[in-house]
Amino acid sequence: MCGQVLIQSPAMGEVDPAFIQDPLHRPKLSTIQAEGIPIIDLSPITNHTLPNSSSIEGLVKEIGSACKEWGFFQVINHGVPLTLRQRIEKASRMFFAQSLDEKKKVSRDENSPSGYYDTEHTKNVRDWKEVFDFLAKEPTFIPITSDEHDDRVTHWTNPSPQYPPNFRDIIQEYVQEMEKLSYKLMELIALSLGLEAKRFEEYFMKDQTSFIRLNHYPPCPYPHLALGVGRHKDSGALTILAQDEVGGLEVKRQADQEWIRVKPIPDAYIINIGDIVQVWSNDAYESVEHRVVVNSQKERFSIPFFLFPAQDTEVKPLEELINEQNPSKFRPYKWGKFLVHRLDSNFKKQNEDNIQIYDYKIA
Ligand SMILES: O=C(O)CCC(=O)C(=O)O
Ligand SMILES: [Fe+2]
Repeated sequence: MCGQVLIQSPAMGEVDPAFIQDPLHRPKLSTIQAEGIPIIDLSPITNHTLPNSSSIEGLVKEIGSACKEWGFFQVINHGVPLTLRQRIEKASRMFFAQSLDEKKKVSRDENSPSGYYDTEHTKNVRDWKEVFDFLAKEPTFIPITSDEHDDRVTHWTNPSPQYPPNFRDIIQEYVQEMEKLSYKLMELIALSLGLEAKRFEEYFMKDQTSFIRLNHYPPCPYPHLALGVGRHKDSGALTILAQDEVGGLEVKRQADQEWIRVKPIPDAYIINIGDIVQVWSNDAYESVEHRVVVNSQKERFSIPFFLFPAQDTEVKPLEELINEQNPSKFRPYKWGKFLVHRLDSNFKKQNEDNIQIYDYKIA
């Protein structure tokens, strides 16, 4: 991937055009550090056996405003053990430090899309990164095709990397913590929308399609032209992201459409709501565009966990949140079909845009 590019073009200037962003989307390398993205202390729900209701109420309000104003926030005192985070971060560094041949032994393919790959394109421009994806549930049930009339379901499984030792165990342990945290956050989001705390449980409890991604962004000789991940919105319900101390994640500020850098805070998690929560909330909350800027000096690592519902979930605005004054803004869509459709286009660079929730928007 990026390594190959360096070998192919040791003289800067001869750059692989697949990585080059349209001038409109190239990053400014002098950045605005965000004061704005809220930092939310989750201790009212993590440190007490019997949470007191006024502190929960305050927390719910904070979450609600963060979802409305930013679509992004950071959480501290979240209850995920720091030692576990350190273990997965170390394992990720060890995995990516291997040769390309070793990493390719656990490459993803069209039948099992988890594993290693280095050719993701976001909006048809190649990302300057390599990733290792791992499903939260094994097996994960998924439609065979994106065809609406095809009811056949298949399943995906995870690869078994031999190195580093215990890689799978560490990832699985970490995924359990991510699931726990995401359920707590979904409860707070439900309460903030005036719903029952457990309103979203049914979409994840019996089955889900969530996965974790280990990201490695190598140093890039032309950070003003390429991006680690091009601008995009996350398509699931919620993302929980661990970023290292290097920084590079930028969020589109709703107020003025400026790109704002998200400041690395040790041991904090960055949370963003995805397209599904936008649809469930009938646009009360918006899934916000973000991207990753790379730099010429330092490599960067990050670990997002994508909370995705069961494949048979029909995604549509919740009954409780629509009425005559506020009618449904989206037509229903089947999550599994949407996911497979996305994946089909993921395997090839296409000239048209990916499927989006806007394709289901009621004008
Ligand atoms: O690496 C990051 O900071 C964010 C990555 C991201 O947005 C994604 O993988 O969807
Ligand atoms: Fe993302």
